[in-house]
Amino acid sequence: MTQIAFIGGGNMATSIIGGLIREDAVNPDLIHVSDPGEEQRQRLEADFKVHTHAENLDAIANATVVILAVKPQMMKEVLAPLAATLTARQPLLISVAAGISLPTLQAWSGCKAVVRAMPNTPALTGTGATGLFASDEVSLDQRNLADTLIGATGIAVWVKTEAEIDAVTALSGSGPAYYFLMMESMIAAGIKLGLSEDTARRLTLQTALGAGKMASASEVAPDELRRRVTSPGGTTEQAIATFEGAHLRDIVQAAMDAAARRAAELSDELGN
Ligand SMILES: NC(=O)c1ccc[n+]([C@@H]2O[C@H](COP(=O)([O-])OP(=O)(O)OC[C@H]3O[C@@H](n4cnc5c(N)ncnc54)[C@H](O)[C@@H]3O)[C@@H](O)[C@H]2O)c1
Ligand code: PRO
Repeated sequence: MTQIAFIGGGNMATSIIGGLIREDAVNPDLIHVSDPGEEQRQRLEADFKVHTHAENLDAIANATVVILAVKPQMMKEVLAPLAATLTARQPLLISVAAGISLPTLQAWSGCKAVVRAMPNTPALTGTGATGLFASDEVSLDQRNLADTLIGATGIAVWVKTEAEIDAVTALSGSGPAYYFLMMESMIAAGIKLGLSEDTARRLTLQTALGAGKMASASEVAPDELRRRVTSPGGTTEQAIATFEGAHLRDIVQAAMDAAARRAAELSDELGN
């Protein structure tokens, strides 16, 4: 039986735990979460019936998989008191932290088998998208275990180089926030056009859901799906021309470049 420890029980850990339990992928009795926040621990226990601990060492005591879900800036100080135990027990270590490299994680933890995972919060609903990269020391069984665990929260995609994890971070790690910003903007614009807030919100969210589901289910690429909405001389054409005129594609590229750059900066700032 694989016991899983989460170090840090915040937003991302909650999303993964929620996804694992929702999909019946792991018995909650096998999940141990440590977090200094009492409120956080009570919420996790109430929502998911997992074991919680104030002390990180208590969470990892019998774990074969340890998932690091603290802020990158906390990672070094979180791992220091755990390193002796981790070095002795050699669990599979999975870090979801942006920007902390595999060699740094290995040096700070003493673990050889380390997977970097870059998930996203829709994991909570089983619709997560995660990029994965493993150290050479990760065995095939451990790789399959990481794949099965993370795959239960949505899709899991192995990338070929560690550098690609920064690109994944900029794309799908941060990506839900881009769509939420678009939703916020559409709700606000709908209200300005005369809709009630409730109507603008409900129509916006259902449109986002519908577009996402349709694009996922379709054999047809998003550009063609867009064209099918855009009648010549019609309304959508005006909106799309406005987006293109404001160089939306360049804005998206610049935004994702900035996110990827920040991931690399974090690695430089924190990785020693
Ligand atoms: N939120 C996202 O969308 C997202 C997506 C991908 C990756 N990540 C990564 O996940 C990690 C966590 O991000 P988050 O958004 O969940 O942050 P968060 O602040 O919601 O969660 C971090 C948790 O760590 C806890 N914590 C603080 N000190 C601790 C300690 N000494 N020991 C154990 N736990 C401690 C905090 O109480 C908090 O609950 C980050 O490294 C981030 O890069 C986040
Ligand atoms: N949230 C984390 C951040 O903003 C990592 C990807 C999503 O740094």
